[in-house]
Amino acid sequence: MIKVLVAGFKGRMGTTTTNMILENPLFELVGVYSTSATEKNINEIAEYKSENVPVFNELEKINIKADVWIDFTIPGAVFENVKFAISKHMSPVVGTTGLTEDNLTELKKLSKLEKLGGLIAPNFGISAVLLMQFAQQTAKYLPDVEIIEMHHDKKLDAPSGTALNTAKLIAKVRQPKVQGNPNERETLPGARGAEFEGMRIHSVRLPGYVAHEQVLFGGNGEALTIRQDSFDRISFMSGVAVAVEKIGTREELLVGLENLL
Ligand SMILES: NC(=O)C1=CN([C@@H]2O[C@H](COP(=O)(O)OP(=O)(O)OC[C@H]3O[C@@H](n4cnc5c(N)ncnc54)[C@H](OP(=O)(O)O)[C@@H]3O)[C@@H](O)[C@H]2O)C=CC1
Ligand SMILES: O=C(O)C1=N[C@H](C(=O)O)C[C@H](O)C1
Repeated sequence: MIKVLVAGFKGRMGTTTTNMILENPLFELVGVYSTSATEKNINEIAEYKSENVPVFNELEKINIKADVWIDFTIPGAVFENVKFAISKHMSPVVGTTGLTEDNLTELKKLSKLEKLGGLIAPNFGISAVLLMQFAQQTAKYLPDVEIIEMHHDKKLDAPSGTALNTAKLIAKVRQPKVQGNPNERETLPGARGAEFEGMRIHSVRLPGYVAHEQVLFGGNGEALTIRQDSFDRISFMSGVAVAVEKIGTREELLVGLENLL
């Protein structure tokens, strides 16, 4: 069985992930972590009263060994968490957004030194992985593109990690270009959205939404819109399960679930 620790276990993704790990016969939940947790064992929480899993609320106090560290915490904590996991030879499987390019470079270096597999996935949903691939392919032929991402109103970061990754993948296959009228002027600041290498990214936050993205391409007299929707956080779980299962066979830190599919 693959031993798993879930960081951020009380959050929206952490709860869904904890339940998935407990239900999957290939996995064993050996620890959970949340800085705000007051319990010592997960069985103090009504829904887990038949389980026996230690709860940690400080990194330095984590004294168990897991094969895999799953991270669904917050942008401000993920870098330190993943460094800690790698230093303890636990393979990171990370969904938390907010890691910078410099963070990724350092984490890749540390993983290489440890000869440890790991995965950072901007999105674990197969529909989002496919959307990013289709968008990259489309941008070769239709380089004028705008991205609209739509999320629940509790989300901390904007734009979403998925939107940023979509823009990065598109930027790899097209020349940077200014879109829209070169003389355009925002009469209300922010009206044209955030800018990444000439692409505009718009972030919508609304209650009732989970995670959604549209990539809009415009050409001469034609347009193509690619859209994906995660209506439920269960949509991310098969991707997380694949990552937990396969990451032990790797010896480097990968970015993007497509590397394991
Ligand atoms: N890659 C993917 O497919 C997906 C990625 N995400 C990303 O995952 C992250 C989590 O999202 P979501 O579950 O909605 O967020 P939540 O705010 O619901 O959960 C975050 C959890 O992390 C806990 N936490 C805060 N600081 C720390 C810390 N230093 N160490 C451990 N735990 C900590 C919080 O506890 P408390 O609030 O008590 O401080 C909270 O329970 C976000 O970055 C989001 O963008 C989300 C969905 C899919
Ligand atoms: O915060 C979320 O909910 C999500 N975060 C990730 C992101 O920022 O792209 C993945 C997914 O969009 C859900």
